[in-house]
Amino acid sequence: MLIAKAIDDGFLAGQPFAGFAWLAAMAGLWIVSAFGTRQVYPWLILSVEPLRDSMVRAVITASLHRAMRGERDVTGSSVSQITEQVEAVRVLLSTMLRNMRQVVAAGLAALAGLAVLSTTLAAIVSGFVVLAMTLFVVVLRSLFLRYRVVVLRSEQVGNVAAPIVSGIRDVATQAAEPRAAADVADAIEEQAEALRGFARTRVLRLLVVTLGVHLPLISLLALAPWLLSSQILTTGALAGGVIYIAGGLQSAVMFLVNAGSTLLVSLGVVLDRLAEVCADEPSTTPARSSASPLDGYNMRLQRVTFGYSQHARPVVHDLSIDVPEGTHLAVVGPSGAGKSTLANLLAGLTEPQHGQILLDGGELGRIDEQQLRREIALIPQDAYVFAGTVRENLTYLRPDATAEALDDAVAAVGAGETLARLGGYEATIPAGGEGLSPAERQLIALARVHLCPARIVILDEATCHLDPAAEALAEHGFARRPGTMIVIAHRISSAERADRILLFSGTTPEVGTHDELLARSELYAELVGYWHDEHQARHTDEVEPEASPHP
Ligand SMILES: Nc1ncnc2c1ncn2[C@@H]1O[C@H](COP(=O)(O)OP(=O)(O)OP(=O)(O)O)[C@@H](O)[C@H]1O
Repeated sequence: MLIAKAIDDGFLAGQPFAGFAWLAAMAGLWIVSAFGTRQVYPWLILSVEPLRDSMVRAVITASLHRAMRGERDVTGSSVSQITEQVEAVRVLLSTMLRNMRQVVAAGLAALAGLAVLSTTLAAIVSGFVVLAMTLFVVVLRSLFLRYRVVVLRSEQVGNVAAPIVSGIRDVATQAAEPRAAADVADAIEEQAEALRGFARTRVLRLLVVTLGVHLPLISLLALAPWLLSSQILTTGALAGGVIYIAGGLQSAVMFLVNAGSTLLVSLGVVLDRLAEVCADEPSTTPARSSASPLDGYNMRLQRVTFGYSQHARPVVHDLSIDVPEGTHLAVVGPSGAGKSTLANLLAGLTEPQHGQILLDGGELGRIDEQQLRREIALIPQDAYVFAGTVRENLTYLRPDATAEALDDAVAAVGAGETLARLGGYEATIPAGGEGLSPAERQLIALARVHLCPARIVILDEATCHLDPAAEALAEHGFARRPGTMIVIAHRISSAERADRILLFSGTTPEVGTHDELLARSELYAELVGYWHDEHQARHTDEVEPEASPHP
């Protein structure tokens, strides 16, 4: 409008100073607009950054809850991909907020300016814009669906590739690279197909631009001789109209269409995906009671049944067993029998579907969560070592441990050499325990739990990376520690060291000493026979057989 004024009332009217004055007014408005834009940044930081932090927190919390429930699709790679998507949301949102206001304002100003120049012109152009926006909404919906498939397929690529990367040695020793590569290639091809589908649909955005910008502009130019001759528009108004359409309106429509088909669609899909991931099933567990000290640590399983879904065959079926305080119990059974599942149930990480697990006469599920974690410690096969000093790692569960208690715990599990190699208690362990062997990680985790106040310790193949002598040393260290020890046995020697053995095959559990079970259980004799055969076979390597054979 200011340009039209500059031309009509200024330069064409022979008043160049008035023309320049209108142009100066326009420059003034730009300066005001630049100042407004500057004010937007602090506001952006204040709104977008906390949003990102809360989304990352929500994703990690929901993933941890799902992992604790034993859901299999929660892998490190899937969680990291989803947190990357949060990062994408942050970038997308700030880009949208930064540009949206400016461009939408420019578009609306263009339409308002056109209306001031000529209502007929504004009505025609608005008609085209409305048609273009209607088409755009339809295109957006289809883009959203296609991009959702792209995101799911890329998560799938990560899920397929991650186990291959972590098991790369196994892949290499079996010369299975072509097979592993084919698995990833299939996932990548599916992702590529999804991307092609998305790209095909994105082409439709050109139609929207043509309808919203090019057609009004062409119409205006084609009708220009008639509009001027019939004095519907002046020359200045025509120039202003062209500038409004080719400038403000075009940039607004192009931004909406381009940003919408990328930023808006990504934002919608990513938020939708985050909502799915963060949708945590409401807990069916009754509220845990407040912490009250336990008098004793006798455990009792009463007709416990658990399966990974309501319809799947239960992994633990109608299991009843007493584990009195101070017991050293070994759990043995064929691979896949459900020993780790049982360990999770005993640690209160998983709730039984039927039956009860009692600790000190009260239901495990009703004990305050924090208290439960203090009373029962479980060390899984894959020990977790976090970034920090060795001391911080060891005293994590007992920050007030004395120097003497710390030394005792390290000596008890045989972690002295590892401690020396790492450079003592103040040595730093990098994130993810990089540079530590699996056995060293296990020793750190064992010493940490040995030091902690828990009265019930569950070792779920927690010594599987140690050699038999180191394993025996660690288990003896735990046996001397007051309290109950439950060992999911990795080697037959672990079972032989226990007071009692639970032979666990899901449906027909039996309890006894090594000799008792050997005498009365065919399955146990078979397992022991298998372990001994294995032992003979590996004798030359001086490696003991493992206690989870595939029968
Ligand atoms: N998160 C899960 N979702 C579904 N099924 C599972 C899950 N975890 C384990 N299972 C299944 O439950 C059964 C018991 O598994 P579990 O790991 O408890 O056995 P295990 O005796 O510890 O085996 P292993 O000795 O090989 O470690 C197996 O059939 C396994 O496939």
